[in-house]
Amino acid sequence: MTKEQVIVTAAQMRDIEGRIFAAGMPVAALMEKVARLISDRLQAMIPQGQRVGILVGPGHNGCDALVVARELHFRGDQVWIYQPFTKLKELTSQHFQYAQSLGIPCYQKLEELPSCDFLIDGLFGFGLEREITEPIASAINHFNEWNQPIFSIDLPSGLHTDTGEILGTAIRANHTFCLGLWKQGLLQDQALAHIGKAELIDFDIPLADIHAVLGDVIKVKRITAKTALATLPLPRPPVTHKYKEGHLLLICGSRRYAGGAILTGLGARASGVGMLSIAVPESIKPLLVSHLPEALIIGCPETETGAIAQLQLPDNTDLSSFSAIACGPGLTKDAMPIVQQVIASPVPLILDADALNILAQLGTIPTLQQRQAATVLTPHTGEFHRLFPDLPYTNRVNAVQTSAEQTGAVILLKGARTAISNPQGVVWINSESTPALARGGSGDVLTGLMGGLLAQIANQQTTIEDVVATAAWWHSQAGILAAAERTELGVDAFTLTQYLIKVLLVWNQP
Ligand SMILES: NC(=O)C1=CN([C@@H]2O[C@H](COP(=O)(O)OP(=O)(O)OC[C@H]3O[C@@H](n4cnc5c(N)ncnc54)[C@H](O)[C@@H]3O)[C@@H](O)[C@H]2O)[C@H](O)CC1
Ligand SMILES: [K+]
Repeated sequence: MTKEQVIVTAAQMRDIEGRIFAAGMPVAALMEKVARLISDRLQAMIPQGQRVGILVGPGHNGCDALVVARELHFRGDQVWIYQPFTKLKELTSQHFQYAQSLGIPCYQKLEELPSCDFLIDGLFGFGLEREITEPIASAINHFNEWNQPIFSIDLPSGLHTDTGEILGTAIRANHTFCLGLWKQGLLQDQALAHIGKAELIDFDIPLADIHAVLGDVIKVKRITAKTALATLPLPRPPVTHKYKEGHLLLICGSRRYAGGAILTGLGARASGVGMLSIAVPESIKPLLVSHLPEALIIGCPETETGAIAQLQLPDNTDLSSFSAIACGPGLTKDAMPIVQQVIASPVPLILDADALNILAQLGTIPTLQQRQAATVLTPHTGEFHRLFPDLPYTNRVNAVQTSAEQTGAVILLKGARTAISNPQGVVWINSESTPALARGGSGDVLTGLMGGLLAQIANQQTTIEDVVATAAWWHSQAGILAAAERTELGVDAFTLTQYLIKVLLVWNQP
């Protein structure tokens, strides 16, 4: 476990901090250390001699900002301070007094503020406990309208540390220096528009203190390149054969949605899976053969509407002969019997798209209770609400945890920051992605990719949730790479499939 992986709530951060202080670290010394690290980063990013406005709050977030103000002042920047509060915490008050003694201009009223080139936001950190009210709310809105870049200390002031909710109003930062450990709120979709580029400032929190507060099993963690790459089935053993590298059955497509089946197949192809079988309605079989010549395309009898009516597997094959099944993209809701059939099979199973809508109709929790093997559900927000209509959703991390605990499935809740939970409530968050992936067909690619990985890894020690997290990371990295080369508008789902292997080449370089 690395500190980059850990995600904490405000209460957990406070407990960790409390242990450090109880062990003898003076509060003021830690403050100096943290703020010096922030100053060093700022000095690397802001040219010397700039006009810098520092927004100072009543607590230790404000204290961090005051130390930064002092450091920037001494290196020759033109610093001013906005501090509109009447009551400050003691250490904050001392630093404020010292800043004044240095002749740094300090203002209480918005109207008096001079212009500046950069703003540093130290109004509130993880101590924000209620909605921001006037006059601070108006001040924040005002700063958001300035065109100067804003650097937020710990988190943009106004964001709830755990849920990422906006408490009244919140700073819209261009850059956020998250202190010590990643705060959960910074990895929630609703906060993203306020965070800008986020960076962790490591100030040497001892691992022992992290474990003492969070336990041996870290319950909420970030997916990192290192953990994702470690789960890939690379390198292959020197002696192997195609069936040893997994046999994936995809069940997807309809006359109406043939493209979804192709994209799912291309996602699976990129996974390197040993054998790929794709069950589709008979009428689209030739199309699939032409796009995926290496796959075994199984043409199935179809309904009048062009959905798969019945799975017709080749002789001597039944569902249990596959290493994994992925079912759903492009199926339409007319394929209910097929979904029931795969749910009854003893094979690791991914359900996506229409299979999720069908599962919701069947009744999510009682239906999944029949499952003997592992199940993965990959809903987006709309599908999640249909599957779990009674679950509160303000905190996506809690929502995904509860859904996994209730169903015994691994749940991947799609979003700008996709969250994955296993049935024990351990959550992985994919912390890097791109809005370029918000496009039809992108989810189909993920399902195929994940299915192919699951099939290859099904018999190994790796857990299902590690495979799901790895697929999510790989998929979004392909989006990031494609967007870097082709812009965020250039990442259609087919193009995305072409970038999957490139991700491995980029990350495997020495
Ligand atoms: N994590 C660490 O180990 C370190 C954290 N540091 C910094 O300290 C802040 C947290 O400091 P704290 O004093 O606990 O809280 P805040 O600065 O966020 O502010 C709390 C302050 O504000 C009052 N308050 C709360 N809500 C409101 C509101 N809506 N309106 C007005 N006032 C409000 C509250 O009563 C308190 O007085 C952390 O984020 C880091 O930036 C240090 O760097 C040391 C290491
Ligand atoms: K802040």
